[in-house]
Amino acid sequence: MDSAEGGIPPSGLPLPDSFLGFLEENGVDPSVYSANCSIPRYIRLKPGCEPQLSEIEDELNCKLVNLVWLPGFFAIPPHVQIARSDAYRKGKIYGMDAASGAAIIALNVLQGDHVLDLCAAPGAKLCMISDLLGNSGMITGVDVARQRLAACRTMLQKYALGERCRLFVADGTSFSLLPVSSHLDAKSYSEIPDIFSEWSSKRRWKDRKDAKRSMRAGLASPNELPELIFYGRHAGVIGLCKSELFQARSESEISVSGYDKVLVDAECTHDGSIKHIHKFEQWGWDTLQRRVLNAQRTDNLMDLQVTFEASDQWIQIIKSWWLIGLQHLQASTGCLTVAQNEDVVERFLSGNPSADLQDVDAAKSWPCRMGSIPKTLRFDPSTSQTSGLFIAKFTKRATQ
Ligand SMILES: C[S@@+](CC[C@H](N)C(=O)[O-])C[C@H]1O[C@@H](n2cnc3c(N)ncnc32)[C@H](O)[C@@H]1O
Repeated sequence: MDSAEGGIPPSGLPLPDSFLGFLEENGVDPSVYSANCSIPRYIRLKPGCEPQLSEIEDELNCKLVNLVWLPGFFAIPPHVQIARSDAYRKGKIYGMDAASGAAIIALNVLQGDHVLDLCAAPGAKLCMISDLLGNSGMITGVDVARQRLAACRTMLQKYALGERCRLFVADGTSFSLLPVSSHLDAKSYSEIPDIFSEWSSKRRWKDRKDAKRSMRAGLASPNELPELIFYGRHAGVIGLCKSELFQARSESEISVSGYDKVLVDAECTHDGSIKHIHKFEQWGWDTLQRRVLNAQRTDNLMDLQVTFEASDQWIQIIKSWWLIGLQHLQASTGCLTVAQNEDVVERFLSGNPSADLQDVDAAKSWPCRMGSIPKTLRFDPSTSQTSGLFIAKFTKRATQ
């Protein structure tokens, strides 16, 4: 383990000077890093599993403390591991931070909505949206990283939530496919080439070859056609031919058949996650320097440039919403810096005069505060007892 060369914030956790400097430059109070030990782990109960609560408590050997401000969420002690439990393996509980759950409630998903999740993997929020939609509406998940999106597909299947979902490996900055609906009988299309029949993990030879080629790339590029890696029976895909699914749409079509809600859970430095930052105690502070503070850092998984470039990605992704979303967009990041949050919001609003920020009504009872721009929300770990999160909800003003 490397020793930190820097100051000691109230947590007693030594943080390197470089990180303290980064926090100061970005207007983040280092005392937020003092909350780690007391921040609980959160789980969400799969709707319908409420009667099994005490059975799950027995298995995890701890009390599930109901979060009064967030229905369906429970706090458990931070040391409790859920991954090997039966309840987790059988899809009765999800590990999900309460602030992330709040971000989905803020989206205000309504029955029948067509929702687009532009940074979907690994998929905790997408699963929650699917649970909220139930047997109505549709959800389209997009992510630039193929392997992460494949993990999201596995998660959807584990929790039996894929029926109304499509997953595309694509760059969210250029994704422009609209929701589709077909009400066709899967069976009658199973023998017809080039028409989507029921999704199967068994691929035709040509599709396998194409997939192999894309696997090598790992990340989608903005100029590539989106790659459909999963669709459920009621996701509107069955019975369509490829050209229909990937068809470009006119502006007038978009204005009536765009997505009702769009979520952008943008890539960022993850400095809002106290647990994440504390891991660098073991990994070494020089790793933090390389992976969080260095603007040129590349994620070992995705080779994706983040830090300040992340803000540019985010703003490009919000612009996609402007093209294909109907009215509501909600953006969130798991970082606390002004550069990656309020500054991006300001840049977007100044370039799009008919965009407005919207109040999140449910937030009145949440343990969060307003960001430096009115109507934006910040979950500070030390006061909310959650991972750090920033939320901004935009709406398009109707044109006269
Ligand atoms: C914070 S994670 C999303 C977490 C996810 N919403 C969940 O609840 O599990 C950010 C995701 O954005 C994806 N991403 C980054 N840049 C992207 C882009 N240009 N287009 C689409 N996805 C992108 C990353 O691959 C990563 O999976």
